[in-house]
Amino acid sequence: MRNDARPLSIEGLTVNYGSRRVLDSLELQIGQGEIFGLLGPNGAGKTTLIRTICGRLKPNGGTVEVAGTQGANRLRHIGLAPQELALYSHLTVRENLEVFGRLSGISRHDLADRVAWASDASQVFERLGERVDKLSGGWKRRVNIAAAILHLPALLILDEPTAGVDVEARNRLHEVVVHLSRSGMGVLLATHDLDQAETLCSSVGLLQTGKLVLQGNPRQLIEAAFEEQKEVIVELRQVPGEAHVDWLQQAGFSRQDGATGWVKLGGGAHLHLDDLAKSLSQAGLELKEIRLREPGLHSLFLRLVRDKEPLQ
Ligand SMILES: Nc1ncnc2c1ncn2[C@@H]1O[C@H](COP(=O)(O)OP(=O)(O)OP(=O)(O)O)[C@@H](O)[C@H]1O
Repeated sequence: MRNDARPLSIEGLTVNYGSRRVLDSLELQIGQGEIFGLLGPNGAGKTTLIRTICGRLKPNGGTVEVAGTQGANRLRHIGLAPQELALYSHLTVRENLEVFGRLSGISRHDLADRVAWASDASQVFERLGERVDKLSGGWKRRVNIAAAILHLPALLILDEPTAGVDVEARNRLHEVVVHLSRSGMGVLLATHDLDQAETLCSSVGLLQTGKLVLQGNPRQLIEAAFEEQKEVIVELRQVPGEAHVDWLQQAGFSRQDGATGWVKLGGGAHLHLDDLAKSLSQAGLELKEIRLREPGLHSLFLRLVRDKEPLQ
């Protein structure tokens, strides 16, 4: 591996399933220390892309280069933490890491040091002696990452690393990912969690019709799309009936999380929340809260995939 080589460089990648094209001349570069958020609705091709990078699918065209190497050689520079936990549940954390370390070719001489380093970097050091099946989901996910980085990969691939974990565990995972990226590792993070992508990723790309559209720094993409505009967030006291849903949609609102949360892109400084609150009340809608919020990735991608399956 060249020291200055990019962790990931993909050019013209095309993958078909039979006659169906899932990835279409896709381009993607991930630099050292970069955390790239791979986004896309269900079925967009995220797993297909990860499987192709990891050599499990042969592309129909294009090249995948990891840390300056192609073909089977590239695989030793990749660390994969799959969505389905790949751990031996009846073994301790240390035993798991030792098994994975040996499988990835680390010598007996180096193994103890690597296990210490990976468990420290993944914040699982204090649980090295515990059986994996005794750990909560968040801890297991971090052990999964520790197992993926033992061989010091240039590229770490995380597939939905925070699926099903609580806020505290999610925050610790974020700390781990940032820490690893600061050591120079490139990170490819496949996620449905757009808030996570916005806070954690230095760049993101939305996989749509086989290509990565809207690639760039999340903050810059949002600013370019919305400029000064804000979002109006409305929280209702009750779940609205059909007539009220029609009213809200006519007024430009779309559903947010849950049945009582609604959101709409508002004008800039001219927007008067009091007037809007009055109209909602006149329409018979009881307000719990109305406020302005900066638009986020959610708003941006909603525009693009509005008619398709939602991202969250
Ligand atoms: N082995 C396969 N043979 C044929 N079609 C497949 C195969 N695997 C996936 N597909 C199809 O290819 C498309 C992309 O699937 P993929 O699993 O890569 O999407 P994804 O973005 O990972 O979705 P999700 O977010 O649900 O995991 C889907 O339409 C899927 O049905």
